[in-house]
Amino acid sequence: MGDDAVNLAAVWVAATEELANETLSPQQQAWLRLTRPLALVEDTAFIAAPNPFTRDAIESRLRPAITEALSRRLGRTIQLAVAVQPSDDPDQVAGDPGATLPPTAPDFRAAAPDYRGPASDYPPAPPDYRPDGSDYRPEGVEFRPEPAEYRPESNDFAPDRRGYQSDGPDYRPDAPDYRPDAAGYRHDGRDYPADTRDYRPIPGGYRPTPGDYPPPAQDRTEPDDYRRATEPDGQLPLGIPAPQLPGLDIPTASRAASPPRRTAPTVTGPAGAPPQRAGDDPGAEPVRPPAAARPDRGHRLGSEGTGRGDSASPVRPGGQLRDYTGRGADAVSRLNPKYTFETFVIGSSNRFAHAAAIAVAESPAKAYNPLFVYGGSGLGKTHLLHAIGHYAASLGNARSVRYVSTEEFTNDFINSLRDDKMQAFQRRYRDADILLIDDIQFLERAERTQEEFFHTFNTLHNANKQIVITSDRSPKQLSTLEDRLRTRFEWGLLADIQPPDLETRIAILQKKAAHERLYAPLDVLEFIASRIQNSIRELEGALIRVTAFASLNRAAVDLGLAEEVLRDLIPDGAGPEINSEQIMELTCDYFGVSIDDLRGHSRSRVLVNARQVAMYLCRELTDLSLPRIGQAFGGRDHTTVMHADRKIRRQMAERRTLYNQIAELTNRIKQQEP
Ligand SMILES: Nc1ncnc2c1ncn2[C@@H]1O[C@H](COP(=O)(O)OP(=O)(O)OP(=O)(O)O)[C@@H](O)[C@H]1O
Repeated sequence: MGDDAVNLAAVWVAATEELANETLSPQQQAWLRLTRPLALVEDTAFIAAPNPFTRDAIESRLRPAITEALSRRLGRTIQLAVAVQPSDDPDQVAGDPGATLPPTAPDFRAAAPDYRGPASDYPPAPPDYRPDGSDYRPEGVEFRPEPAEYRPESNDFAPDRRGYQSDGPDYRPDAPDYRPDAAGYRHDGRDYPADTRDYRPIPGGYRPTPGDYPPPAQDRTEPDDYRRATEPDGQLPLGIPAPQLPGLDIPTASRAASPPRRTAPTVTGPAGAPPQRAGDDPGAEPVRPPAAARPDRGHRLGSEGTGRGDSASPVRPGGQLRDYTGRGADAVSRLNPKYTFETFVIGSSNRFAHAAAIAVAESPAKAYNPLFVYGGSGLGKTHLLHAIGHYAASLGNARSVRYVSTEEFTNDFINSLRDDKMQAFQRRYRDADILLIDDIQFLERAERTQEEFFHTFNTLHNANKQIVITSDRSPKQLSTLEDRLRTRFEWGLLADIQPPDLETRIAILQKKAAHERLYAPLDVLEFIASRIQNSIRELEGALIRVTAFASLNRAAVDLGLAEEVLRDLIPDGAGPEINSEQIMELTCDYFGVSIDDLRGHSRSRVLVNARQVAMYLCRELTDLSLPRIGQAFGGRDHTTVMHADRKIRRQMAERRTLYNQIAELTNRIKQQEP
């Protein structure tokens, strides 16, 4: 042990004691107790966690507190890398659960289908769980257990359908196309070369260890280009050389590090789509859900509703609905086809929530029920919700998946009461195998709807149906919600999403650019990502503005241009909060129209343009949901707002005047005095 390691051991004890006394919850303390310090290399402290679950918990919840405490004690900024190293102490994973599991952790053991005896006191693996290959694959020996075989001695029980993820070839016991030989994999009719052995044709995407680039398929994803570009020859992303630490798998450890982490986030790629998803076949016929699966006609929001984030684009004949034929997906009708696990970029800020979401889609009502995902606006909660629906449906795990925003639920309830159609209402929500309900914070203001939701929740839960809820706050902070609801929300698993770190923001921009076919070089993406930190929606908006400006001026997208476009943008979070009234007032002022006109129904060109611009700005600059923006504009339907938002985004790259109007208005709005 070098000086630094000795140093770390002493500092670690002091720092963790201090944390335990001051700030940590019992659950967090328990997680901390499961870790041990390994070494200090330059400014990075390496610690070991006994399993990926603990690693993820440390990374997503405890990192800032730990790095702060260590930095304070060592007098310089310390980063943290968490490696998974199963402990030699059997009790750590298989012994007294009280001593090893976080005391307040949700009781996985009772609920998990994979619970088998004492050693599985170990929580069922989130889907990312990859026991260290050395545990159970002795060199050169191919270990091929029966599907889901449980081997108590190795602690690497992997309950998910994918079987084991080792550092070697991906063992997938139930995959017929597994070929553990040098010829690589055959999957979905395609051959993947041996050197892509880490390729996992599942939503977890690629493993960012060096050399695990995706197969040379046509759908290789951009974020891997990023990794390639920034990770030459042992360089970790952003050009920082990897430290060498004897006995520690640096790629693994560094992969676990997070901000200001030097690793590229794990990035899902289109090639990592769930197997056999017919929707990926361009020739596949889009499926129109049977009428019974569609909401009744006449419900204002229920008919083709959505919450936020374009979250449930209506199904249109010939639309992009994925084909889940024969996979029990007749009711995925309201899911946005763009919001899947493949298009979701994973970083430490959302890894925990992502893992929980996959677990829920793979084992509805068995892993965590309810799953409660919370976090700030524009951080991907709606995206995850839809992704659960798609993935569960593609696996055939749910006959019916119902996505609904809380506002739609409320409106649907009110309309059903008024029209005396409560039975149909109850059937709609209580017959779902998976109910995905977005933005539950809006239930706070609606007492009767709370009551109705309470019964819906109970019915579903009692019938072993999965419920997934999102909110901008944790259940505890939903202070005006009835206690009985809040406590129910805490029955399952709480997973928060934090603002993404820089690397994740860059990867998201890359994915978005690739998806929308927008060209922007890496330095431009890095620049945009460094300017906008708190909302992915705003991040995407900035990319669209930069590329639109370049297209209008027939100029190349480069750093100078990006700086010019974003010059006047105040970094997000720095300015005063913006609301819809301010946007509407300033827009009226700019176009010389009145607020009544803006809210009214005139279809004159000037008014339609002003209205759509104002709606777009509300969408981009505030946290308001589509229905709420619709309300601000004289009670318009959320689909009108969605249409305006899309239209302005599209036309900005084609109409210079429009681009200028938006740029000018944004400046005025952002620079307004509070
Ligand atoms: N990790 C991610 N990877 C790729 N895209 C993401 C990610 N997180 C968010 N996005 C994108 O950012 C946008 C906003 O996300 P989303 O609507 O899911 O946020 P939200 O948390 O539900 O926000 P709100 O609370 O305002 O409804 C969407 O276009 C979504 O696809």
